[in-house]
Amino acid sequence: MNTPAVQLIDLHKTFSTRGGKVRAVDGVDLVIETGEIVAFLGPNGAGKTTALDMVLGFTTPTSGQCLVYGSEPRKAVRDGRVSAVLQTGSLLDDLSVRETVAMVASQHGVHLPVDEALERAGATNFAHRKVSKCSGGEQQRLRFALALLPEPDLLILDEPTAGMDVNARRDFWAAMHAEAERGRTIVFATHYLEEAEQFADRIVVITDGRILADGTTEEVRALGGFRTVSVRWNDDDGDPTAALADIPGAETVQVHGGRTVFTGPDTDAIARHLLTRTSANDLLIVQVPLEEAFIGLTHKTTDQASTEQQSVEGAQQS
Ligand SMILES: Nc1ncnc2c1ncn2[C@@H]1O[C@H](COP(=O)(O)OP(=O)(O)OP(=O)(O)O)[C@@H](O)[C@H]1O
Repeated sequence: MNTPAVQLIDLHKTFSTRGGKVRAVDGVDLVIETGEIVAFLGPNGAGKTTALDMVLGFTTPTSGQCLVYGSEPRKAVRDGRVSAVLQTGSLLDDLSVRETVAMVASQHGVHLPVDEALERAGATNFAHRKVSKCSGGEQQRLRFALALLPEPDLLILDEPTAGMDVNARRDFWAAMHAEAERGRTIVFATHYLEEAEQFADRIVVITDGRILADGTTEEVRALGGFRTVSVRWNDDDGDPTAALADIPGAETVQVHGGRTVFTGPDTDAIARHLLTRTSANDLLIVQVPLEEAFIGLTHKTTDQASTEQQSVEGAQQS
């Protein structure tokens, strides 16, 4: 059997911050086979970038293993087997797009011809433009051209279309489709369910550093989303937040509209506990569609996304 493109084995990454430890990646097991197109879908802070950073060898796992084509990620990067289009990454403002690609190409032993990389990334039209004059979307295409230079087997894309308008987004994915048809393995992180559905063969839903769902786009959609247990809580049972720790299978609690809503991986266990051990009543198990669960993240308008990107870029420049 072929060696998988990516193998994550009980992968953990914990950051120590002033506020305490952050488990950015919290026990991820995942195998990505050659030729797959996989979307990491999840809200802000889910751990997508941290997981991809480990695949690229930018950061090392706290525990567990990350293998790229069966070896440690930095070797795969050195061998030109993996490259990335990241959200950030400095470009030299004074160079033109073509000069940038030519300069980076000169550092690769064997590489795609510069004009071909520009063409495949859809950057030919603005190849003579200075980087400083390029829009956010054009800079992403330049990063895409740079990533294509070593003709990698695996392309990693971290929110590649952030800041692009609808047309730029569509063109970018068309160019990426062509690369997938050449047999490349593609792994991308996105906040957008539509983007994951349209482009990926497989969606890995990540929240809180863990995999919540993993399957083909149809399978993930068929999961229907997440279930919650909603009850009328009786204050005689105390504060529901304090009670959370005693409820098996429950992870979060929220109160709205006079109802108390619990979520967690085992809604049967939550319901059983609430009905037998508390005086909560009027219990409902509610199916929350995947899309709704990601509402506000997956259905942001392009304008909002582009404003966000601009403010990020503004913050970096200041
Ligand atoms: N270098 C770091 N030091 C401390 N905490 C970090 C560091 N990098 C990431 N984190 C934290 O780890 C968690 C996961 O972050 P990560 O950037 O991987 O999420 P993400 O899913 O990529 O989010 P986004 O979609 O916003 O890019 C977050 O809580 C983040 O604040």
